[in-house]
Amino acid sequence: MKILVTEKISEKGLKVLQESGAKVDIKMKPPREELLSIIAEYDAMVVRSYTKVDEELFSYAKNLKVVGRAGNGVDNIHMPSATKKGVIVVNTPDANSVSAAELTVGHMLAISRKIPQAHQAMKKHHWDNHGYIGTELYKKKLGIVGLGRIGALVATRMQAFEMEVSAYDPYIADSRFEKFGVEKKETLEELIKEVDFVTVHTPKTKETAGMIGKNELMKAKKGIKVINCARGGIINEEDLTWAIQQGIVEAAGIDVLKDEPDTTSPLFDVENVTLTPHIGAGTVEAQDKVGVGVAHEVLGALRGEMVTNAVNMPTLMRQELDQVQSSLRLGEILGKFYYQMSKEPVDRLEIIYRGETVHMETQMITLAILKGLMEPVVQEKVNYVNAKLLAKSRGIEVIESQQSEDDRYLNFIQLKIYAKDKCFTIGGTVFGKKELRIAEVNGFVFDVVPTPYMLIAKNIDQPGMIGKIGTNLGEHHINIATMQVSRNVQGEKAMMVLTIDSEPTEEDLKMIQEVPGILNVQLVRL
Ligand SMILES: NC(=O)c1ccc[n+]([C@@H]2O[C@H](COP(=O)([O-])OP(=O)(O)OC[C@H]3O[C@@H](n4cnc5c(N)ncnc54)[C@H](O)[C@@H]3O)[C@@H](O)[C@H]2O)c1
Ligand SMILES: O=C(O)[C@H](O)COP(=O)(O)O
Repeated sequence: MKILVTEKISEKGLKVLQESGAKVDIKMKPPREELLSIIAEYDAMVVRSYTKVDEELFSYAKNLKVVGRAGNGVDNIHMPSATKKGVIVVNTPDANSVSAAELTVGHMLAISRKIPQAHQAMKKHHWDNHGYIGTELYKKKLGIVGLGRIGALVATRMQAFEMEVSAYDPYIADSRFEKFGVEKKETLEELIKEVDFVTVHTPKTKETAGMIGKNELMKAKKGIKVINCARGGIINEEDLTWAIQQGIVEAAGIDVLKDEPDTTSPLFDVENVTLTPHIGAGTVEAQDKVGVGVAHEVLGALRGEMVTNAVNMPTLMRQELDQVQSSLRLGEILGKFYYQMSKEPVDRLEIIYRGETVHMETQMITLAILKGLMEPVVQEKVNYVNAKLLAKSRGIEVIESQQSEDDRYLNFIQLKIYAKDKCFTIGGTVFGKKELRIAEVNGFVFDVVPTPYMLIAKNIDQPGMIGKIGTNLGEHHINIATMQVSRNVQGEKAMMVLTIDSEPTEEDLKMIQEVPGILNVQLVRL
């Protein structure tokens, strides 16, 4: 395994990567051309916010399986390309939140008390203890845009200063506002027109880019102070410069700029703006957590484990993962049967979860089923990241339903796969913690332990069929491990499921197919 690290991560994080046995190459911020020319060699890459992992880079990254973002924001990674290529993107969303929140507090204090201006004068050996009149935070109104991880940390910290905190975040439940004792504002305008400080803590998205510009600032309370420690461009830099020059905004504390690295933004030349070069995550604690965290996530993803912070697929908590592991294996196995038994393109897949399974993270089991279904028929590598997209691109409609009980089993997963006017069904269950069973195929009931090679034969229900198949396989030196026969009506069609110890050849299958009374036989590899 080869891992490329293109930005600085902590020694502790590097150590975790190196001790895994992977070959770790560190190339700090390599020139774009060099990066494009070497990326095909790597299975994983670790980046921060500088490296542009865009569509073009993905087109060169033939072996890439994982992109690890040592940090939070993933706006430098082109997620649709990653998902299409089945590349897992992992990050460390919590690891630097406290540091980013503390820097926000730092900027608020700095601009309220003019600390940077006073410091600059002192460095010029100039003493003026009357010139830097600031304002207190005490009893002032603070407006937070985005009450997520960092927004909430900022809220609780500023409540200790006895600020009155309100927030605008249309995507979270009222209970979160109540939990943090924050007043909810229905619109950005409602927030900005009455607060003394506004601080943004949203991701940068199509919706949030430029969300605070001239229009919003014109409605702001005169003398408002503005902080951005989230992402450059959420507040329009030209418009903010204008608002400061107009005296609408009294001061701003800015950690992030739209085009980083940047030394030319108009904000550089405005008196009351305090700037830092994107150092929100720049603490020993954050970097250790981020570095070690991303290293474990990248290695886990490379080993094919379910990771906790995958950005482009649903994630599971550790305890959920243990519980769901066997059902994931079962789901993938059930999915593998269809295209090995039928060539008819699938129109619709119905997944019915019954019994205990409904309490699990079924979204993830559905991905496992789709992975199993698509693997035998697509050229691309299929994984949990791109399985859904691949199914969609083939026009497969996926419908999930849940029933709290099953007549026979404590837990049951059934697939109904519709192709033209036919419907193929298969179902299975997990006994205990990890004993998988195929329990039904096309309405025939079984209790089969899935194994790497299985023969599914349809036959006429008549005497001698089991003997004939057994003799035939024996003559071809294929050992039968288990054999089960199921029928619904005596004398009509029956089904046999055989688990065998070695893979039969096409010729072997043809001979079995020719046994009188055998209607068809199919090999399923799991
Ligand atoms: N300066 C730094 O070094 C640094 C460090 C860490 C994180 N960050 C950045 O801080 C920001 C916040 O990170 P987080 O971990 O708190 O994210 P988060 O996902 O936990 O929270 C973001 C919140 O923004 C809300 N939101 C989304 N769109 C919105 C909109 N249009 N209007 C109002 N609210 C909206 C979401 O509902 C969510 O509650 C991100 O941009 C992240 O990249 C910067
Ligand atoms: O999103 C983040 O984690 C922060 O903005 C930090 O970015 P950085 O890792 O480039 O410092």
